[in-house]
Amino acid sequence: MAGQPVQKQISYLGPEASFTHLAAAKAFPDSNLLPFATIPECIEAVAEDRVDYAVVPLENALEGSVPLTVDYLFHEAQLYVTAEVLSPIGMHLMVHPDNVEADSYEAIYSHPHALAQCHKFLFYTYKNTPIEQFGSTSGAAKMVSELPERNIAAIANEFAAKKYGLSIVHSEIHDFHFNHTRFFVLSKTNHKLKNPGHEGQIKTTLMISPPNDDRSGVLHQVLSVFAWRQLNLSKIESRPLKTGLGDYFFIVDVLEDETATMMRGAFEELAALGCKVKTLGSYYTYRS
Ligand SMILES: O=C(O)C(=O)C[C@]1(C(=O)O)C=C[C@@H](O)C=C1
Repeated sequence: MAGQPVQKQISYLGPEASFTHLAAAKAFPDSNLLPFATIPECIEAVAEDRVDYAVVPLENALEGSVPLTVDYLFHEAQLYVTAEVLSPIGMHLMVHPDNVEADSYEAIYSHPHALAQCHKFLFYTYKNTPIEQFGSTSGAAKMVSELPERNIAAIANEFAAKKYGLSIVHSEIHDFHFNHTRFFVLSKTNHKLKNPGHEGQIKTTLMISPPNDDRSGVLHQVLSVFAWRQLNLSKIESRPLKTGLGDYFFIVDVLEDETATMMRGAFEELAALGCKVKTLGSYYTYRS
């Protein structure tokens, strides 16, 4: 309609009430949120201009990186991080109301990351129950709601319990209290999403491939590039380059804007060392 602002389209790992959906709703309260079945499909949707932004999980405080997201961003896509959303994560075991009295289940379903975050609980409380991986926590909850005749359970968040009419039988079952997940808001263009009043610390994510000449001390040299410029790193992690055993790239989060003079100097020095650098851009954090 003439004069109406065009609503942004946002892809997220669905169905509704996944943790990624909650993160997307936090960053885009007034946009059109579109569920996709997998993380690569969310990323492809933004790469192919079918949506404006994709919201994808990147890293969990208990389980570490989500390899699918990291590897897809390095190997497959040329996208930028425009914001990150940091969300507290609470895991609950839920069943169909018909099965609320059962004290054992045919199987427990959830996303692999969610299952891993509840490993101790599952080991001690449901040792003999089959544990089955599912595409997302909310997908598992939805399936449980659709199959009351099967005595199965899901691990998901309380919004999923409400959305799919399930009863929570064990709450807060993640193994460690401090459970948070970082989500990236991806776009095809390199810009920062404005987050008025909550901008806080700027961060830049880089993916660095060292020269492949097996030179000794190369990681030390890479780290020195940042150290002597007093560029603070909040994360460094290696992932396989997929070119051979022992070949890695490094994901580095730097607490500085990529346009800062010191950062530009760092890029030049990394190039002089023979490193390839892929920048994912600079961004601020939303907290939910
Ligand atoms: O399954 C979901 O609800 C998701 O949004 C995925 C995901 C993940 O990939 O880590 C997101 C946050 C939680 O850490 C568990 C699962």
